[in-house]
Amino acid sequence: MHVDLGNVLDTASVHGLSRESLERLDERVAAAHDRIQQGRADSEHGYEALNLPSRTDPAAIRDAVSRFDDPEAIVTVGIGGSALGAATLTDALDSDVDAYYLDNVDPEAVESLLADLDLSKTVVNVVSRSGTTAETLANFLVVREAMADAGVDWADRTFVTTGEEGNLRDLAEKHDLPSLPVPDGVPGRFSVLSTVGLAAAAICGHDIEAILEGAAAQESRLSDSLFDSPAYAYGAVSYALAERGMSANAMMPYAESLETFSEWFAQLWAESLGKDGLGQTPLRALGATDQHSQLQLYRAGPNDKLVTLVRATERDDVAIPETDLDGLAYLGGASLGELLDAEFEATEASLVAAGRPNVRIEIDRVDEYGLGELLYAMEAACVMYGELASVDTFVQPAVEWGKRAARGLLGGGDFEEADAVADKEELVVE
Ligand SMILES: O=P(O)(O)OC[C@H]1O[C@H](O)[C@H](O)[C@@H](O)[C@@H]1O
Repeated sequence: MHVDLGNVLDTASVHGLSRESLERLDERVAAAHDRIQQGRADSEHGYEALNLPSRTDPAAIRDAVSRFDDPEAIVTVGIGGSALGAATLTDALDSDVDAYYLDNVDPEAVESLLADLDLSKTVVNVVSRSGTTAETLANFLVVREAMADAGVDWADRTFVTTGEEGNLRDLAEKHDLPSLPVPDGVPGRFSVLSTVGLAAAAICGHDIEAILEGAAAQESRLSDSLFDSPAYAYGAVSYALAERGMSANAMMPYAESLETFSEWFAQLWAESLGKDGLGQTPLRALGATDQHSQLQLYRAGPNDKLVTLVRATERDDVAIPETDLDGLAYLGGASLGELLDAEFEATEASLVAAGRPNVRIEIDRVDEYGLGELLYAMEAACVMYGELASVDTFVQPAVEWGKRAARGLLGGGDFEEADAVADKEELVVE
């Protein structure tokens, strides 16, 4: 994996960085790296996530899910960091097992998924670090009842990943469900390389060892200079550009298989860095599709966005058939992959021509190893950004506020946040 910073330099973008400013930034990266290493050595909350490549035991995960032989489908019931990491992996990789995610409580969507599945051949993977998240527990109760109604022994087909305490742990113990613990000190959005993200991938038959190897390769590249670490290069430059007005970051992979990766990235970036009035708003885009929609804004709207273009340099390809149609002959003999690459490079150039900063991230392939590299690097980038911005990267008090308010509204406790909902001002236009 590598990161190309050429188009964030002041020679390519209006608010870009000079080589001298990059050198100055690098001095701050060295200090931040020391802090990160200290946090990792002390297993401090959050920093511990960067130790996962060596801490996670893939054999234990395989062992825990081995009782589910030959499922047709897996439904992961979780939300936020308890769903997006697993979804990023299983959506990116091919498998004979269909992977679905119940990460919302939209009744129509839940009903429609349950109606389509053969529940007797489905594994249910319930994931919640806290074991108390209302959406996850509610969805699980619905799924459990649907299984019972279909005559399926739900306890035989359910797998749980949760903390040592909480409603879900109690349930797992009561029904003797197979379970895995969530790792200590690792917030949900940083947990893809643990039991939380890897159990679903293992059930789908993916090579979880290779995911961890890819992550370990990026871990070994963390160093006191951004010029030696793709992860730190990306994190530090994103921070520096945010300081120069790039308040948004459009994550734009040129691979359909990485579409969910952008969602995962959005949670990581938003929940970790959106604090104290600071942060960089993640936008989700997909190349080449969004070249024909959002790119207009990125190139000609406010100059407040970093565009991050991600691609794999190797992939399967499809030849474009020859044609004698007027004006289309140039396509014949080329391939869809060549066209996608041309679009990728054209987008970079078009952004530079308008003075807009962009970063290129390349992995070799969208496979287990490449995903491990990419996910770990983005996590380390986020931690570096958080250090440089001096925010508390590993907490999410703003999200917790809404959780408490919703719980209070449902009668799940006395939460003052719920009172604020009743105070809503109305100005209705009909
Ligand atoms: O894993 P859980 O405890 O169910 O939490 C699921 C999600 O809940 C909240 O929304 C947090 O802000 C997320 O970071 C977390 O991933």
